[in-house]
Amino acid sequence: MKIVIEASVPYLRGIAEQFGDVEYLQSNDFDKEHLKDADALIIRSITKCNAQNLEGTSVKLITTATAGFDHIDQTFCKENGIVWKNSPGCNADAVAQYVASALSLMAIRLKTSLEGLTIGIVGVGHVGRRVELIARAFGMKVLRNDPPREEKEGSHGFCSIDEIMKKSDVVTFHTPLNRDSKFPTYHLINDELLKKAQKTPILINACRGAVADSKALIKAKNEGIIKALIIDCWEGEPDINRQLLSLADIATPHIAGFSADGKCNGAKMCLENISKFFDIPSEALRKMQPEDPENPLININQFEDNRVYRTQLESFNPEKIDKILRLHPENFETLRKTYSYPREMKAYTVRGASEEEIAVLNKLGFNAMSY
Ligand SMILES: NC(=O)c1ccc[n+]([C@@H]2O[C@H](COP(=O)([O-])OP(=O)(O)OC[C@H]3O[C@@H](n4cnc5c(N)ncnc54)[C@H](O)[C@@H]3O)[C@@H](O)[C@H]2O)c1
Ligand SMILES: O=C(O)[C@H](O)[C@H](O)COP(=O)(O)O
Repeated sequence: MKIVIEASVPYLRGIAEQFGDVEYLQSNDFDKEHLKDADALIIRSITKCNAQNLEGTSVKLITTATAGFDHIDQTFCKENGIVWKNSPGCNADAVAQYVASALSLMAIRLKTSLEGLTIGIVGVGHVGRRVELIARAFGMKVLRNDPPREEKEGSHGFCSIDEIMKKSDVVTFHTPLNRDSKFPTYHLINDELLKKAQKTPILINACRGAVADSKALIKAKNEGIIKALIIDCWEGEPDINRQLLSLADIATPHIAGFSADGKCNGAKMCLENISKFFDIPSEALRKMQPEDPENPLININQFEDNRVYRTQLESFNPEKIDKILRLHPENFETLRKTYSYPREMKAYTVRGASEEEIAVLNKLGFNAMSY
């Protein structure tokens, strides 16, 4: 059994070899020649899988270490009996951490509190649900828009995207990218939608670049319809729009899901899929664990003000990678490949917190205590 693995998917070396013969390839090398005798592929979002590289190969299973799956040609796979699997929820907590840190940073910069602000969440799946939890931890009011869920579950707890635009101080998008579903998301964020914003919101795109029309974002920011732009996902990655980059208040190279925990989960889910599909024992997976953080203790008393926000930023602060991306946007993909994955909040113990702070920090996922 031959498994071809995208070389930059971490946590697999030494483990995947217990499941079959393994070849590691760069995404660009996933071509017909290299895949002709492969049985299973472990891929990333930058590894396109379609007729161009799959036709005539022996690939039976494609498993991607990502939540998104818009890089897989689902029609081709269906027509050719190739099974594909994504890794639902693998990095949902990582994206929630990204949103929590980005909002903490904006709260400090804008000298405001998040408490009492309204956040509109568009797409309330694995990620959106986690974002809701962190927003509620900060004392924010939550509006939720998810037409596919509303259709199945009824309208209770959901609202229209227009209501979100009208009432929200923060609007954050967590939908898949698709063009031909019943509720398509390609350019969901467009001129028409942005014009409906009434509270000059902060807008976050950490789902897929093409969910937003870059030109519309640029226009809305220039016209002051949007207060701040937090952009992790860009149209046309890795060749991103430089004007949008300069207008973004927080700009990151598609790393919102890149926690060590999320990467490890994604890799594990891929091997679990291979294990189930080819009926291979999976004990080896127990060894896959993210590394402990360098310093797992955070003393909140080191901070004079904004103690909860600054604690959140200790777990992950987007400012560092933001600065590097602005200096070298041409290195977009290299920055992603060489990124050092932070641990999520659950890997940190916070000491010296007040009762009120403990309540918020524990809801954010930290292990907080007073001593
Ligand atoms: N930036 C990153 O690193 C990163 C990390 C993880 C996921 N993502 C992206 O975020 C997306 C969502 O991830 P997830 O794990 O929550 O997926 P998910 O499938 O669990 O949830 C997506 C939700 O969006 C809803 N939805 C679909 N179309 C919609 C529409 N037109 N309007 C509103 N809601 C709609 C779905 O009903 C679903 O509830 C992924 O598909 C991926 O593209 C990005
Ligand atoms: O869809 C996802 O899970 C995310 O966008 C993910 O973080 C992409 O990561 P990559 O495949 O580029 O490593």
